[in-house]
Amino acid sequence: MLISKYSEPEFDPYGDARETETDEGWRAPVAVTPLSATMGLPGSKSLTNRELVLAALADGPSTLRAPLWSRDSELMIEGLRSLGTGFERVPGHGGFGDDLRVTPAEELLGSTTIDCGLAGTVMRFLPPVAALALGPTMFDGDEHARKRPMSGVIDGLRALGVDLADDRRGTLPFTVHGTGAVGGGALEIDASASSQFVSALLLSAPRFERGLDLRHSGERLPSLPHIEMTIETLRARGVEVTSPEPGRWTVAPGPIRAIDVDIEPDLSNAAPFLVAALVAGGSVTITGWPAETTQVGAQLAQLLPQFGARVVVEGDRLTVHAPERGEGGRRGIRGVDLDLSEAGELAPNLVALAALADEPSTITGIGHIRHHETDRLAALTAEINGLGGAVTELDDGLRIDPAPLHGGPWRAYADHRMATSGAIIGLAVPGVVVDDIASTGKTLPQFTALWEQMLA
Ligand SMILES: O=C(O)C1=C[C@@H](OP(=O)(O)O)[C@@H](O)[C@H](O)C1
Ligand SMILES: C=C(OP(=O)(O)O)C(=O)O
Repeated sequence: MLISKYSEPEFDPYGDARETETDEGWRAPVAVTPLSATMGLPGSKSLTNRELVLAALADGPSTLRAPLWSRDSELMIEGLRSLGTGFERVPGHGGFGDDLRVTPAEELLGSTTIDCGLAGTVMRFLPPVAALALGPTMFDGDEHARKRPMSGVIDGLRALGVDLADDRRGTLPFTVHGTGAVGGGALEIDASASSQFVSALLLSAPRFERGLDLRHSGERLPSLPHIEMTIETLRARGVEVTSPEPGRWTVAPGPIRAIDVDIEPDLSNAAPFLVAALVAGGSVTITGWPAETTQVGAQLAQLLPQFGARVVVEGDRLTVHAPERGEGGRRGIRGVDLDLSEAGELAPNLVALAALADEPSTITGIGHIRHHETDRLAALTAEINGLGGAVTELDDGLRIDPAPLHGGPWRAYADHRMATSGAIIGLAVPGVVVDDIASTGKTLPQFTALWEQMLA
């Protein structure tokens, strides 16, 4: 378990979870009354880790206001710090920790090792930065991180002339032998395994001598909103980015402007709380909901009504109201037929919800989530069926049939979204015990405290 040296003594990404975890695991609390909760959430992982990279490559110091403080963002900070970036915590106003002042290195320097943990954003976004640094940078991560695909970044950098040594061919660990400069230019990669391959190359591209003209060659491209987020964060810092046709992006070479940015709350981490309203009954309100955003979690406002919820947005508050309860205490959760190719990150929590529905569901377009923190299709099938469920694995998704569930162990596979999915089922099913609730520290160290707050 990593607590990085950057952590202030009072900051422990696993603190809340440790307090409620026993030897057997974390006993998921059952909801005994309908919910009536209003809550704020910490910053977005995807926005924080993009802004950290851009701030480190910018033409002057920038401040991130209300950034996420979690294992993934700490790993990003440590990685960039080891390449020479300066960081200073400054008092924040967001309620979930300090703001962060980022001072770019005068010259990025390699001769270091970067621990990627299990963070896709760190293992994909930092190798192009390391290529811009002078000296070798070794990348490694958790055991499962070594299974996550890296080919788009590794092959892409190689095709751009970067010297890279990957003994295991296409996965961590590997070493980027940076020379302090990348030529850039035209490049084709297959990003069907992860949109992060595209985002990684685009984020560093303004610093390539000729910028980048990137094409995706594979059949599918998952998680398109995350690429849109990358483009928007680049444009906000004055970088010229175009997408002349689907699957092609150009980035002009030039400075990345230093700007202070507000990090939005993490809308994907809103999912377990909003889903809880449908499971427990009542309503859950999330505050600070942005009017406009590139975060894929915003799609919850359209997705949850398909399960029967009523969603109301008033100013910056989004409220999910549970459906009317059916006969015999049935929750009234409807079955769905969803293509979640754009929003694979939301799939585990929505599958947990579907497992509590009155009708069958099919969720497809998510073959790529086999390459997330764990093989999420296999993990969800094993854990829900272990509690008596009836989930069938499809090539690129899951079919979920209604079945009465019983308590029992729920394995998280070190995956934060598997852990929160176990918590969702545990709201309705007594005796669900999550083995590694501390894995929520990847993006939401306050998960158990906020869950208790929601139930209080
Ligand atoms: O760029 C990002 O911040 C992310 C992109 C997506 O990755 P994939 O395209 O690999 O699904 C998403 O699932 C992940 O949680 C975060
Ligand atoms: C896939 C995810 O994370 P990562 O950024 O590690 O890819 C996720 O958070 O659901």
